[in-house]
Amino acid sequence: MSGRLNPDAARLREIVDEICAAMARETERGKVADYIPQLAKVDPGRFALALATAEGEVIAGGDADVRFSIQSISKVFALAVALGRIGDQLWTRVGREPSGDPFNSIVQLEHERGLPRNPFINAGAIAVTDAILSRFEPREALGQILQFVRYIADDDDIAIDPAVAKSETESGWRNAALANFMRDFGTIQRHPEKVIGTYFHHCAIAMTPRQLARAGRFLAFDGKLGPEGPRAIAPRMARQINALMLTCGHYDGSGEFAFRVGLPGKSGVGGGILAVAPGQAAIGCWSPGLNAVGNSHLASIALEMLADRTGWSVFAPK
Ligand SMILES: NC(=O)CC[C@H](N)C(=O)O
Repeated sequence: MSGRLNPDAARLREIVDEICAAMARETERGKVADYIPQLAKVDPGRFALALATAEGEVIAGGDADVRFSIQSISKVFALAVALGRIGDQLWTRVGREPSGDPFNSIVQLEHERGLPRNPFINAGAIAVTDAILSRFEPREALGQILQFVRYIADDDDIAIDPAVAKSETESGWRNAALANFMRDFGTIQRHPEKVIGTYFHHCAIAMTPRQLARAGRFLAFDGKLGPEGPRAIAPRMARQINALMLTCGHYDGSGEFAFRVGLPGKSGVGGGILAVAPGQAAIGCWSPGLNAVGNSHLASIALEMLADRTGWSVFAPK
């Protein structure tokens, strides 16, 4: 499809309704994450799609006002906060290459002497969290991340779900292993327990797909909250984050997502995906059932349909 379809708001409304109706009919919905017990309780029948457009509107369908656990999508917000506070020095602790491995893999870390491949796998996000903790105590660091998310979504009604944070604290042994491993190599400098405690809490941020779409605007509009909106981060930083989302945002499914959808995206095991159509819209999509590599099964299909029907792609001419 051409990149010049330029759908207006009425056409976007039709597209969102069509996708929501198609997803409601799907019987194969993937498998809800159960390694964090609190996430296993979520209804796999949920689906939502929300677009925060250049005109400042949100066009949404399905369960767009139901809160869900953003999990790894918080890695994007933690990275933005870390880059803002620490700048390019952050890259001494974490790389920028796709991993080709599962999100919680430990093998690569040993080969590469404790330096995680990128900020969007667990080890990388734990290293980013430790970097933020070099400037702030855990409570303050979480306050910084939450304040940033509330600002970019322009909504103070976004919070950490304490039950999800507790559930992961009681079951996150593999993340504890990653943190201990990196502490041994010196990639992280604070006590591993403190670092993963902070990491689990930012993963437990709960928000609605509508709020998520609004929170993604700073990536769709070159660091601003809309084409003429207030600035959240420098343009260069927004472009760098988008590049990492395209190459690393879906773990070992990143190549497939770039091939099928053609937009930067970041998934989480809560079933959410934040996708970015530069200059056009930020997209929040949610369905809790996951595919084999831990990305939302239906949200991936829905985003492929959206890209097909809108012509949105970072590879298409504007
Ligand atoms: N892929 C994810 O969303 C993983 C996040 C989750 N908190 C974990 O560390 O396992």
